[in-house]
Amino acid sequence: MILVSAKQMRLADERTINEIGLPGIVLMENAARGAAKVIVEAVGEVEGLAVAAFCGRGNNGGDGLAVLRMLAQKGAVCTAFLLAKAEQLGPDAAINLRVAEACGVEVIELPDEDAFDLYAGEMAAYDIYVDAILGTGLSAPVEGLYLRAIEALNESDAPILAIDMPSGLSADTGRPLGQAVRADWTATFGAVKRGLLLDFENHAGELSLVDISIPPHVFDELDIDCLLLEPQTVAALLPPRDASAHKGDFGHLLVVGGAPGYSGAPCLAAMGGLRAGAGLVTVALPAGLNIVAETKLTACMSHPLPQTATGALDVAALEDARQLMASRQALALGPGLGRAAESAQLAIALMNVIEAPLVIDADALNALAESPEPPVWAAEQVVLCPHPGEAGRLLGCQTAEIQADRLDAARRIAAKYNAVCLLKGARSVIAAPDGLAWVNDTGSPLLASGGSGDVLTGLIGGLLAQGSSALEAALCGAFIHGLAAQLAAEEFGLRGLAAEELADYLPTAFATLEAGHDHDHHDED
Ligand SMILES: NC(=O)C1=CN([C@@H]2O[C@H](COP(=O)(O)OP(=O)(O)OC[C@H]3O[C@@H](n4cnc5c(N)ncnc54)[C@H](O)[C@@H]3O)[C@@H](O)[C@H]2O)[C@H](O)CC1
Ligand SMILES: [K+]
Repeated sequence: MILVSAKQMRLADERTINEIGLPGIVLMENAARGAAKVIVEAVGEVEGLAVAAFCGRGNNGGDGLAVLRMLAQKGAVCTAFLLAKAEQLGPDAAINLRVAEACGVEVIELPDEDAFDLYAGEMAAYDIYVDAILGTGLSAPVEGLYLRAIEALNESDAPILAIDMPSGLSADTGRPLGQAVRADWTATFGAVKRGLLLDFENHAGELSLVDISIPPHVFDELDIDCLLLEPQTVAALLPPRDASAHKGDFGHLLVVGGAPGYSGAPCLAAMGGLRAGAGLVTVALPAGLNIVAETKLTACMSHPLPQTATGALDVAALEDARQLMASRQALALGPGLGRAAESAQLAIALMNVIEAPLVIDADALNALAESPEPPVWAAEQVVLCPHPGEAGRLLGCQTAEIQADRLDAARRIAAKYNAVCLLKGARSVIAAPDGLAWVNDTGSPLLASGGSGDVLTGLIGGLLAQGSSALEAALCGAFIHGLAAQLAAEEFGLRGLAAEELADYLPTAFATLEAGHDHDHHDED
């Protein structure tokens, strides 16, 4: 499914109206009908319910007026708080103002904060609110009257339907500009705005896409560069599992990492690789920790590497690691690597000599960020898996800047390092060096625990070992990792899952996805 920017949506609206000739008022009527349906389906009977809309002065407000009129026709008692003077409204909204009033909607003009304050006391008395203040026209942090209305909505206990966008939420970044409405439902029109998926704080609530009769070819003509990662896409990218295969067919992953106190991370990555279906996995870590890996792991092999006096990986391990890679198909570099200078040197040296696909994570990413010259990699060879803090170091900016526009951050990292970037966090973003990006909406708060990132790194490494490209491995890894957490949450609830248990859910996640896809496949027959 495509995810559009505000600009792309406006372009689609304009082309539909001006080139195809479908009047804006028709689009607005379709939008309102779809939005009203969301409320009726959510609450059932609206007869007698008190419904209030906060309406801005643009077309978003026009939508809200039309929604109220439709609910009034179903017996709801509707009040529109118009945050403007009637004469300020554009033509389509003005039509819906007149029609709403003619159909029994009470319209109260609140053009400024003083007028708003006069009604503030009465605004808590409604059963349902419609947020029609701002949509894709949002262009600056909300303040003044609009901010007061957004605050009033967020202070109310009644459910809120957001029209097109939760007001105050950027359609492009999914971040609030000042403050944003926290809605129970959002009815978005024509196409899903990317901000609705990038919004890792989920202001939108339950999201519905409403068809407003924009012809599909209008969207085809947009330069779409952002997609929602969907099951059928991932299922089609999974490495094949031929029944007659033997372990050598599924590749051999090498994990290089570990440092005193961080022996778990490379072992978790190894389990992730194994659970991803790699035929063989070897963990190479400081010699002093080898016995730990031997003890923790059964099906994975381990290999002791030269270490420094403090027990961290030494740059002298380069030759061993290169020899190990001669008979392995992918490298997972960085889990538990630690911050020793020698280990960072080793990581950079490996990045410069390895020709096999590799996934880079954790302190190997920090080493990369500090390296003066980014290594030169083949296209489609490398996956970087930064969390927002590591992403900030890779771009030389604060974490807050990363989180302010996660799509842009992932794209900038992918372009700077000529690698696929999987920016972790709720609603992870996968960006390719050419700028094409996906938003992944599988996952669970369970993932916010130490080690789940190591499992993801191993999962991606395991897919690379089976022949997936960097982009395929990042897309499948992100989706399956989140799906595994969702499956675990069905048993665990939302806290307390240990990362090693997450790895155990990976095969079920693969099976669930493949079963779902096979089902779809039969549907297609
Ligand atoms: N024909 C169409 O384009 C359709 C649009 N639909 C709905 O219309 C909105 C987009 O409407 P638009 O008038 O362009 O903008 P908004 O209503 O979102 O915003 C109104 C107005 O507010 C000003 N503004 C921007 N930021 C701020 C701010 N921080 N504080 C105060 N005022 C602000 C700005 O000038 C805007 O123009 C779209 O979301 C849909 O809901 C129809 O649904 C379909 C057809
Ligand atoms: K809105």
